[in-house]
Amino acid sequence: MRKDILASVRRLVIKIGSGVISTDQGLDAARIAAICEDVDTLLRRGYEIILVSSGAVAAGKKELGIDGRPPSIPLRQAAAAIGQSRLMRAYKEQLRPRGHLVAQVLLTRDDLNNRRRYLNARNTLMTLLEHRVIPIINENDTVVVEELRFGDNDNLSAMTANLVEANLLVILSDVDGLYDRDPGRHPDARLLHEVERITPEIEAMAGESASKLGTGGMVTKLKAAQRASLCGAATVILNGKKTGQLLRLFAGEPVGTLFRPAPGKMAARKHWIAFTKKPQGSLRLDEGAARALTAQGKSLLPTGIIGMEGRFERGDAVRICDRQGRELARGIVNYAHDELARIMGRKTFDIEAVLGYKYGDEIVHRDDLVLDRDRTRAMEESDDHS
Ligand SMILES: Nc1ncnc2c1ncn2[C@@H]1O[C@H](COP(=O)(O)OP(=O)(O)O)[C@@H](O)[C@H]1O
Ligand SMILES: N[C@@H](CCC(=O)OP(=O)(O)O)C(=O)O
Repeated sequence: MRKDILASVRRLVIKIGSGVISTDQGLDAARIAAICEDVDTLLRRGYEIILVSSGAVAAGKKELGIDGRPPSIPLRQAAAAIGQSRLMRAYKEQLRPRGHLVAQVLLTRDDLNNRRRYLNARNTLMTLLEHRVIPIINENDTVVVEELRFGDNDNLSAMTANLVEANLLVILSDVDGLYDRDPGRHPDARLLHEVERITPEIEAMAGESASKLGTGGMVTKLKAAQRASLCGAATVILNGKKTGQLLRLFAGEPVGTLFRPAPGKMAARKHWIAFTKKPQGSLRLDEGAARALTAQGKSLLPTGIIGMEGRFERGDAVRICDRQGRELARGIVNYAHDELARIMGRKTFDIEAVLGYKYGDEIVHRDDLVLDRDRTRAMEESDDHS
């Protein structure tokens, strides 16, 4: 199975954690060199590679006299501003002599929230790949406001895998993979080689980060693997501190933990609605409308809407809930909150009479709707970032 999955990979996203490529003293040039050597080998074999690299904060914080994690957001942003150019230079110094160009791509959650900017980012990445340039992505830490952060690069790497429709997400961390318990605290913890599905039992194994540099620990890596799996990509967590792991993976050796892709791949646009776009409000439905959506695959019409919250605009994402407030789906609304306030509960033929115009009969078209059962339980719990 592992061999079959790897044999079908053409395009992969490699996420590199801060703990892998930095020490307390800043960037670890030797480690970056070792990873770039493997990346070079894979590129020569014809793979397309997108890097998502952390390490800007770790690379810049020493200049500000910071030991451990930056104590405030402005200091973290300042450290990232100093460190990001160093991070890029470190990759360039390794990859340029091997004949590869690199390109810096800094993203915020807001960039991917907006469908036009999302598609624009996608076009840029695709153009870079066509020209055999290696995109190196990081969160734009310097400008991003707290509410609009991806939060961690594990999450960003999963969104990138969806953005470029990669077949594989490799997460390089400072551990050999997912253990049945946090190996930092339990020396007898056992490594899992393959995970078919991320069940609550698997989630219970993941702990937070123990390091001064990492964000999220295994918890965010499992969420990333879950998200990647829904867009048809496998995920492998590998130890990036050990030399040659990427090549050993592609040689079919049982390194790291492999998470299989989900059988029913979600279309990239639906994945974006479900996980990338941030909901701006919520709608509450009566039982008939809830059934029409969840059991009959219908679009949402104004008649079954009994309540709403939030100041959403036409084109924003909303949570769609039942009478009790349980989330049933997410979708893109065709009407703004003030328009919907006037037409909810009414028949579709009333829309034009009330508003004087109409954009369509549907408040949310079924093509713009993702049912919650298609997201997983784990996803529902990961809404800290969505
Ligand atoms: N079940 C587990 N298996 C492996 N690592 C775990 C587990 N639970 C918690 N961890 C911690 O997660 C850390 C990796 O995450 P993190 O420090 O955020 O790294 P990165 O910088 O690569 O994102 C490990 O070093 C380990 O301390
Ligand atoms: N954008 C930040 C990295 C944030 C992050 O997710 O770090 P990590 O858990 O090490 O992948 C930086 O470049 O320092």
